[in-house]
Amino acid sequence: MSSDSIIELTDVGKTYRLYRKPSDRLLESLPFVKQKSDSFVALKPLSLKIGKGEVIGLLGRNGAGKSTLLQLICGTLQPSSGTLNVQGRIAALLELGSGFNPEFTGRENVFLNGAILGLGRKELEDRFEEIHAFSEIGDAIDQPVKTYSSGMFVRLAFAVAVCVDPDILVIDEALSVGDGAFAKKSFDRIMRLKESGKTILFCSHNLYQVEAICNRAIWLHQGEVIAQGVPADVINKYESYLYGIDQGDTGVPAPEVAPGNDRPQFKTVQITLDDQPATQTQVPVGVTGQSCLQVTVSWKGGDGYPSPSFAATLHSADGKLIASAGSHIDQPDCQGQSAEKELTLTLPQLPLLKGEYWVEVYLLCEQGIMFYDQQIPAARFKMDSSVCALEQGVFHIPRQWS
Ligand SMILES: Nc1ncnc2c1ncn2[C@@H]1O[C@H](COP(=O)(O)OP(=O)(O)OP(=O)(O)O)[C@@H](O)[C@H]1O
Repeated sequence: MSSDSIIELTDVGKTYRLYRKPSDRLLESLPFVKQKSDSFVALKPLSLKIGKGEVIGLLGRNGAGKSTLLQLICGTLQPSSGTLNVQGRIAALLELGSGFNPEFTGRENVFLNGAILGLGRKELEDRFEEIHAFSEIGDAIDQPVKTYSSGMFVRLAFAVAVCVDPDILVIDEALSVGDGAFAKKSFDRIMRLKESGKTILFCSHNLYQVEAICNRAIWLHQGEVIAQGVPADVINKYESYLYGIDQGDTGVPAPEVAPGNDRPQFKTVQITLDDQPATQTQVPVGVTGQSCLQVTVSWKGGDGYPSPSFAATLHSADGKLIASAGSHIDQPDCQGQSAEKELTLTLPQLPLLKGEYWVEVYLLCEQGIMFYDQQIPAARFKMDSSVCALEQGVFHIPRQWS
């Protein structure tokens, strides 16, 4: 697992066996009996790296494989192929009430769930009041959860998930349940977790929510990633596809990820600010508007492919894309000529105002459409707040007064 990833999937896929009758399952297990099942691919083999602090939104129509992917990451579903590596405490809101025992009271379920998440009794006792208050279910906390309404169920499950200080929070459509006030409170809590650097995976049909919360969106269709990247871009493509369906277009979208195992992949990504290395965990100090940002990438594979293009994007702390540079746009002289499979992008100045920023890097096809590889985020940095301390906004505009 690379040091910047908290979740790493390598060729993870899920195929279900479908039996016409329950007895076929038994029959099939006997030697010399012909296969009695059909297979259904819910998720095609997928490789994905998710960095610490990333907020990922999954998009896709019903049955696209969103829940399957989330369940595989949470470990509630076993993959049929590939390997999966998840680091840290993962709190999940998957199906309604999953992880709750219906016979137990809300209070008992809080302790049961907390223990499953790895919290000790004392830790849970300390957090119980916060969980109870957040859930707003009052005295019902001492009633068996089988008597709860679906709204109460979600509120308690949500309260446990966000109050146990998870490293990774996985939410499957939970925000759409519950009344307006609770949904708003949940949203605020998720934003707080996001600000504190937690990794969040979020699946929703509400595209506005995905754009507001996430800094990467992944569009799944029939178990395959069609597009991923900056939420606004992916949502745009997804909406065009939905619009096409409304207009009678039944075509299946073509995945943007190039097929084949030998597609170009990053070999090294080196980012420096004034020659100080910057990574997701190593944050350079004393970065000012005069600082020089340099990104050098090298890649491997891709023999037989046209020389790939390389792009870097700059994001503010709230995930907004504020600037980008791509070799497919700038067409530098060195593009396509390097036998070394290496490119360096230099930003000689960073006219940014105080705050935290991050850099994402992408390896794309020569037209900048298909994604081959990416690192999100590849580096973080903080602008020195003593410079332009009173100026508001994201970047410094050169100006003249008279
Ligand atoms: N246990 C199962 N056995 C067989 N097929 C299954 C099983 N669970 C899910 N599937 C199928 O896998 C596909 C992906 O399902 P999944 O629940 O991941 O989709 P989704 O994108 O989350 O959809 P939704 O938005 O409706 O929740 C669907 O076609 C579904 O019918």
